[in-house]
Amino acid sequence: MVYENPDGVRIGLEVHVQLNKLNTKLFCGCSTDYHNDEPNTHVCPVCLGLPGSLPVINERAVEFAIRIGLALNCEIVEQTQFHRKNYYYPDLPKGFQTTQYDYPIAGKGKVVIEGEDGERVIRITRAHMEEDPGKLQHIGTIEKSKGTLINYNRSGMTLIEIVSEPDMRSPKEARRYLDKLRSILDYLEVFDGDLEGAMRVDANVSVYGGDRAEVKNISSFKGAERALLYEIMRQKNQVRRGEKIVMETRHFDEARGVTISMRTKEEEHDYRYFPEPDLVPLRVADRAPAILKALPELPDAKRERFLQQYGMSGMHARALTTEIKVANFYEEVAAKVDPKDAAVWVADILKGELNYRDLDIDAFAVEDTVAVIGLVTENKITEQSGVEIIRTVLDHGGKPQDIVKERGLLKVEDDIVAQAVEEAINESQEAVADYLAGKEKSLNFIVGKVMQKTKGRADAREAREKVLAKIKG
Ligand SMILES: Nc1ncnc2c1ncn2[C@@H]1O[C@H](COP(=O)(O)OP(=O)(O)OP(=O)(O)O)[C@@H](O)[C@H]1O
Ligand SMILES: [Mg+2]
Ligand SMILES: [Mg+2]
Repeated sequence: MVYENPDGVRIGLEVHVQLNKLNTKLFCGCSTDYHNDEPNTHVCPVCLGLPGSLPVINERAVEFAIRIGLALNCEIVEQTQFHRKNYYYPDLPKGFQTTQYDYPIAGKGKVVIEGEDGERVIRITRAHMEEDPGKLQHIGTIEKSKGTLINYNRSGMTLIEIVSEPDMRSPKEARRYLDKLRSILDYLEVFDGDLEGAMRVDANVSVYGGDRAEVKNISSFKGAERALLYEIMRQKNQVRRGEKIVMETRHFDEARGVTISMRTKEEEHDYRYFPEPDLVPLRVADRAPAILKALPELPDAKRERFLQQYGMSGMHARALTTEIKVANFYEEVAAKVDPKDAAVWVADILKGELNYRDLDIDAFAVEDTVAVIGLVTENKITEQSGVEIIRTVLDHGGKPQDIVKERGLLKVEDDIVAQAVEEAINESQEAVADYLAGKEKSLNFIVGKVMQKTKGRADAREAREKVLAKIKG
């Protein structure tokens, strides 16, 4: 099935990733650990942009940027250079943002997503480094604010802006792309995506080959998807009314779920870009090979390996490799029990219970997972009891073994023997026929099977009686 894209939707995303795992900001020594602190307590003359202060590049930030570029299959530029992007806005008291322009650290690359009709390549235009501005806090809503507060703790944090080509054809594909980026970035350990403002999206969208509108600064993936849905509908209605779509910058009102025009789109020449005279160009391509060698196994590669190594389904492989934490958890479990059982229990059951409670994988222990799977596969408890144990641990704590005792979940011995008898008879139709035809010895074969299945826990005479009763039944 080919996706037709009837409205000619094109979506290109600019994703700002804040490298909050670095210890210090991009051009100064201020700590990045400001998220729980008072406003304007992590600042210095450099990140406040006071006259006379001079930036010094954070070497680790450059390394992280190269790591991200390589993970997105980008070419790393020979020599990178910072530029000044000039504009006036109170979140940036210097009057310009130190960013990159024609020599971004990472050039063309690609990311593969699960598109509307199968795998789809989304081209990356570039990934560049820049400083985060301060954060404005509007009192009330942005259009009707009585006043605005500014917090410069964020100012000067390292951002990587990842720009895609307009290769996505629906809000769903945009969402998949964002999820994929998040997954890759988590694998790289360059940021903590759960911290506020760790990933912010500017969503560009056009229909029927018209001009694009850009919805700026969306703080959640869900928000991006909703903003795009709204924006596509708005643009289609506008075209239907015979109006032209103008290139403009819009704001997404999360509460109302609508986009609002802010200004017509500024153009490149408005910014008066020029090379940052306070920072020398950096040779970076030389550093790429060593960083490439040290890259971790990334989601696509891990998914492929899970498929091969553990013989699981494609769906399980995807579910188990999206989050690096889940992948590691799975492999620890799979080392101790049958990997196929582990895939079913972790991907289908445990993840379902965790999602339902909005918890992540840290909320459950590897050893408890191993214990539950063991109890079920050794036929000591039913699958339903296994699920019940997981739910109990998540909701009230405790250990699987104790819960089994407290709730009397162990299958009664009788049930186990009865089940073994049933199975043994089903698997030995020939022996049953022989016995009924008068070959008494065939009974031993069936009873032997029962003993084998119950690992000797059944009483042989009792087993014999049960088999007989069933056959003659
Ligand atoms: N016709 C189009 N429809 C949808 N998206 C488009 C279209 N043309 C370009 N885009 C997307 O718009 C984005 C442009 O981002 P880029 O950072 O290059 O420039 P910008 O938005 O002008 O600059 P700024 O960083 O100041 O916002 C890219 O993601 C690109 O794919
Ligand atoms: Mg941009
Ligand atoms: Mg933009």
